[in-house]
Amino acid sequence: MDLTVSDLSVTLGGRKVLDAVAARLQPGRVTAILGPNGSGKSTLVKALAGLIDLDAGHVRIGGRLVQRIDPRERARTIGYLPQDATVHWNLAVRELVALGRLPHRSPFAGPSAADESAVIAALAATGTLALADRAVDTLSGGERARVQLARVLAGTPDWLLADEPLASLDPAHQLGLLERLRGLAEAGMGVVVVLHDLVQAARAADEVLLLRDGRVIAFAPAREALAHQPLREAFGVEVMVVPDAEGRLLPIPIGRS
Ligand SMILES: Nc1ncnc2c1ncn2[C@@H]1O[C@H](COP(=O)(O)OP(=O)(O)OP(=O)(O)O)[C@@H](O)[C@H]1O
Repeated sequence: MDLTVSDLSVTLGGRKVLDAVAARLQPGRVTAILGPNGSGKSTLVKALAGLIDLDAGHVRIGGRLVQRIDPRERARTIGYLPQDATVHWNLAVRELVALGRLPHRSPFAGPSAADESAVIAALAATGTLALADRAVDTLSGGERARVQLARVLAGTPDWLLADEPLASLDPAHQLGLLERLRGLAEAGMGVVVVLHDLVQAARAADEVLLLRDGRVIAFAPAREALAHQPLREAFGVEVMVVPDAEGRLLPIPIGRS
């Protein structure tokens, strides 16, 4: 089921934050959204998740308008990991992750064996099994971020929309998470991830959508979108492009344009 955006415009606080955005995102791929601060990345992800009102345009998943899909079904289809997801209750990690199964459970029914195993799989996939019995408010920022991702993955969504999931992770966990996102995409999930780091995007993404001032500067395979001209246009930076051992081209910012 493709996730398609057509002619999407969003106004917030009287200002046009997204302007005629169009893209066709495919399952089984990692799509990275990049752009300067305030360029509309989080707003686009919220629009993809059907969480905000649109001025114009459409977001469709498998041809159906996202905002018209029943919320429980939508929650099974789209896993949304917000930026800085805070937890307002002092739950055990296992309980928090189990909340990700709610869209699959019938009202008043306890967790099924499938629910239990999805929770364990999500904890394992995010390297948080050892934290399962800890209280969420005793975790470090990076641990909490991985547990929040586990909550979303426990819901086994068709699409994962993750807004800056690397922000509070150390380099080893960043690389681990990027590998995991690639693994999820290879298993068929559609993965959309907001990133800031150009090198990480070049390593992890199949396609890159570059935003500036709410407009799409480029939506193309990573190698094309993360090239000199689009990056100059989006960020106003010059990059040095360095090939890695696997032949990917890594853009390293070296100065302002
Ligand atoms: N509820 C709101 N009311 C008014 N303006 C808003 C609201 N939410 C976002 N904005 C503005 O919309 C613009 C885009 O915000 P958005 O959070 O989508 O940017 P972003 O690209 O994710 O930024 P960052 O890289 O800093 O996280 C910003 O200028 C922001 O100030």
